[in-house]
Amino acid sequence: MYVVKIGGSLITHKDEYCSPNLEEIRRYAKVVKKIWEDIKGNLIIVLGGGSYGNGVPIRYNIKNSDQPWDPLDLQMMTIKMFEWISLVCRIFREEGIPCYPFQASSYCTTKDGDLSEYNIAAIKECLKLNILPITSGDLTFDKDKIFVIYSSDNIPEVFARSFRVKRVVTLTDVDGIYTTNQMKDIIKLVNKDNYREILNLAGDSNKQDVTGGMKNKLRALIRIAALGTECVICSGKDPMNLIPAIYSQTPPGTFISAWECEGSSC
Ligand SMILES: Nc1ncnc2c1ncn2[C@@H]1O[C@H](COP(=O)(O)OP(=O)(O)OP(=O)(O)O)[C@@H](O)[C@H]1O
Ligand SMILES: C=C(C)CCOP(=O)(O)O
Repeated sequence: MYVVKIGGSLITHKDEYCSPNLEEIRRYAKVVKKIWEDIKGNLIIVLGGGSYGNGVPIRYNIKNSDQPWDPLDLQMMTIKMFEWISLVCRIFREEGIPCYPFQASSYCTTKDGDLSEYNIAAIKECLKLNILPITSGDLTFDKDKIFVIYSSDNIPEVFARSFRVKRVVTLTDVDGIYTTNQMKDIIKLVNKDNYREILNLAGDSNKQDVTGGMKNKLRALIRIAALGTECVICSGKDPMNLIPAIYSQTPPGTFISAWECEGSSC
């Protein structure tokens, strides 16, 4: 099983409001089509929030439940994310990939912002039919905070906890995790020994973003590595990068090797 998250910085115009990059989405669909016979039934795609996931919470004042919010507007995050995943499903369908949209607030809840309960029975049935589940971050109902805006980067953990996932691939608009602000050298390997140090190098997004850019991405993938699933963060500016990012023993970008937690050390 593979989980691929396509960054919102690649497939939307992230600084705008609900603005999809239709050309890029189609390019991704064509690349998935190339590997479809091999990977069908074993792939889940997670869409980054981009100009949907990061634009809507600001427009409707639903970024934090501790700020004034209007119950009439609570639905807007999910409504817009469903519009987003439905649009991508339509384009994938036009390119001949059978797929199905899954909206995250209906299959998971959080507690103080962390994953709490989830039920992916429907997604498992979809995979058995060789249909590609397409999902994303969302507003989640939260046991402590009423609701949170739950990043798409947090969604692969749901699957790593539910299946034996071989690799989680996160495609974004940079080549990997950079060592400095100059954006020149990337970290090739994150492991159990160096991940704390590397977390200090990862910062916020340089675009409109409510969920914490590279830092949240790396935190999410470290939780997954601690479950025994390896992860890759690499550039998806060329959608063809998806193929080595999934299959190669020496994938592009930053590789996060899997480790198992010992007691409370992770
Ligand atoms: N050390 C770092 N190395 C690389 N990128 C970094 C680092 N620190 C912060 N960043 C920022 O993180 C950004 C990538 O995260 P971002 O969340 O914007 O992308 P995305 O995942 O493609 O979008 P979305 O969250 O909408 O899916 C980079 O463009 C860069 O601005
Ligand atoms: C997707 C939603 C709802 C929030 C933003 O998520 P991200 O940009 O994918 O981190």
